[in-house]
Amino acid sequence: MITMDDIIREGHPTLRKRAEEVSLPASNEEKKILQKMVEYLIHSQDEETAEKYGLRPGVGLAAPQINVSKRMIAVRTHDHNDELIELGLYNPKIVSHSVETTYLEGGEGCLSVDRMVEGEVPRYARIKVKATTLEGDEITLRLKGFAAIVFQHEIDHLNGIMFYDRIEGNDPHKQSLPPKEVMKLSDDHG
Ligand SMILES: CC(C)(C)[C@H](NC(=O)Nc1cc(F)cc(F)c1)C(=O)N(CC(=O)NO)CC1CCCC1
Ligand SMILES: [Zn+2]
Repeated sequence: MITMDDIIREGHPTLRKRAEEVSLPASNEEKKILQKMVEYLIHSQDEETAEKYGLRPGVGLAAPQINVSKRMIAVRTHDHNDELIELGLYNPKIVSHSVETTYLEGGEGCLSVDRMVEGEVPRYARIKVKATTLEGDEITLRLKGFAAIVFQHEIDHLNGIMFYDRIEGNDPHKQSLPPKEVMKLSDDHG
């Protein structure tokens, strides 16, 4: 079974790679891994099992988080009608989304991040996702609310994106001058 020891943490290079498409039908090895990812979520959401094995209760898990750089995600949460969504998916793709955005009030966390990171993470309010299920069926999901956020968070992992990359003010490309350098510039102009 997957435990927290199998979940890699920020700083591990695999979390920053673009995961490879899974060529379908999936191999037995890939099926086994995806099944175990779904099982992690089930175990982690069972209080007794989570307690026994020290599992963080997860609502979603992406294969790169267990150091498997393949486009596979597992999700176990409830949709806006409070229906259970428990899925293992190959090659999930957001095929369309709302213009409106939403965010989790208290910000987001991550099974691969052992610290609190403040800030709102903007997500599309509604998304349409196409994927292939563990059982091999192609499906289309229309998601909103928390479930839409979970899917966006997991699909980001397949593209090497961490939730905090999306918190405004953290422009990963903007290099600010170290304070000393900035002081030096103003000295030069006297
Ligand atoms: C990292 C952790 C905090 C365990 C997070 N769980 C979570 O957000 N649970 C939750 C939140 C609610 F708002 C209401 C509720 F009922 C339960 C989670 O599983 N993930 C999965 C993950 O790290 N996948 O890579 C992070 C979530 C942040 C937003 C979506 C997924
Ligand atoms: Zn995560």
